[in-house]
Amino acid sequence: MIKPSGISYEDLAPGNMILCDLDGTAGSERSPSSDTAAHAYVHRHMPEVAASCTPIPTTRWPGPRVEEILCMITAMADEFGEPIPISRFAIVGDDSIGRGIGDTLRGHCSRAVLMQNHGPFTIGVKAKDAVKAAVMGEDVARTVHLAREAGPLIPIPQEAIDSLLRDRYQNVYGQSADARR
Ligand SMILES: O=C(CO)[C@@H](O)[C@H](O)COP(=O)(O)O
Repeated sequence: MIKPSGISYEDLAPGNMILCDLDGTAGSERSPSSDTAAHAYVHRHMPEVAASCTPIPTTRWPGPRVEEILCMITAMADEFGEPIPISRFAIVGDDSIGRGIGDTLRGHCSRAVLMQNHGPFTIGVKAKDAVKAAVMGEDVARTVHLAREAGPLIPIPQEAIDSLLRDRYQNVYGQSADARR
């Protein structure tokens, strides 16, 4: 299920979503998002991903970034388990962005990737998970951006990040019935 192309965000509603198959072929005469082939690629090649999201980049998730977003607050360790990586530039409209997402995130903890000169894409075990990664990614990008203005950044050591993510966040935090990655 994906949004129609070119629709105003205030007009988005469950009734105007477009059902597509895993090749990105729409079951509707309306045109699905320009990112359909990219998302379809991700869902075909990363079966653990049940949802993917294209957040709207802000000044904090700058598209032309040349460096990953450091993991320097515990909330980021919980949510991403590592720095948010950068992927290569990929053209919009075919599966290039999907290939960039897959090549960068496959085998990684992070559910967010910054596509160079474009912006963030997030994945999740369900839609709420992908949207949460988008919201948290925006939040930590803002924090890192402001912290960088104040002075040198101090990343959390990876072994502490692993403990925060695996020992606590994925196995203890929340309710036992919560969906777990
Ligand atoms: O960021 C970009 C293009 O730069 C893409 O995410 C498109 O903006 C998707 O637009 P729709 O076709 O979904 O309206």
